[in-house]
Amino acid sequence: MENLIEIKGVRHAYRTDSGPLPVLDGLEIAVPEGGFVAVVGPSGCGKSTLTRLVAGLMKPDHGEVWLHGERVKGPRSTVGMAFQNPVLLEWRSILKNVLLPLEIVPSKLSKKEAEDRARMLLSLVGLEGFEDKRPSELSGGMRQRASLCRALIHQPEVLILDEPFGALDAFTREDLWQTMHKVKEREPFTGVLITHDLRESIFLADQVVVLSGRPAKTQYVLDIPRNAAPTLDDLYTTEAAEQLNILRHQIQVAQGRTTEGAT
Ligand SMILES: Nc1ncnc2c1ncn2[C@@H]1O[C@H](COP(=O)(O)OP(=O)(O)OP(=O)(O)O)[C@@H](O)[C@H]1O
Repeated sequence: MENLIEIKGVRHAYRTDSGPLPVLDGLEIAVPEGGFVAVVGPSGCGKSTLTRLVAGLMKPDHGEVWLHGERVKGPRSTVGMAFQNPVLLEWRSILKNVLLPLEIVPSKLSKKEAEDRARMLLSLVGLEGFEDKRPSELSGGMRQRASLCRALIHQPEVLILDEPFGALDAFTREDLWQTMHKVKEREPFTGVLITHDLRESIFLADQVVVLSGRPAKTQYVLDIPRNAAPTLDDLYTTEAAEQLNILRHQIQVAQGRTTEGAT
């Protein structure tokens, strides 16, 4: 299978008043077309920096980022992004918020097709009937669903999710995990999910990449065999417990709390 995203030997340091701050140091990540990779690692190790590199919002000092066989040199319209804080525009309806990217990035869709697509996506995530509401009329989880639709409206090849469920309560978060599986089935994309939640990583991704502490390198990669239709019960199996134990241990290694089993 072709790798849609390839991050090869990426190193990067931010220039700060107190000198260079090395953030990434030898990052290697490959995501096949249709794959879904979760990136976990200690706080501040460089996970969001990695998403900015994939989206072409910044260039690495060394190394290469490739998307679909092309080297990333600037922002790409084929990348959709959703963040922890959905930042919806209060003066626009939910439908108009979802349609916003199409006003910025040219699209082949007619106005009617775009609106039909936005309505289809909103219905897919359970927001049918809320198209004309304002963001403040929706709960946090509903706003995050709308933000997901906005990220998907232009049929991105790559969907980057930077802790999108981090601010939600546990039940809403689990609901959204299930919604994500539904969305991926109907609207296939290649995904990169940044998360601090190991259960979330094994429930959503087919590969979990553990980054080391800053400056981050790829420390460990765990493949997650996928069920066709995952349910939350899958998180309570022996297999899931084993996967979580491995990841928990690797995070401890990344945090420097143990060296045992480091790769
Ligand atoms: N534009 C910038 N200029 C200088 N330093 C920055 C910049 N952006 C991020 N940093 C620093 O780089 C490091 C990595 O930041 P980044 O946001 O990529 O980490 P993260 O792993 O996503 O963090 P967290 O887990 O806390 O969300 C942090 O120490 C951060 O303070």
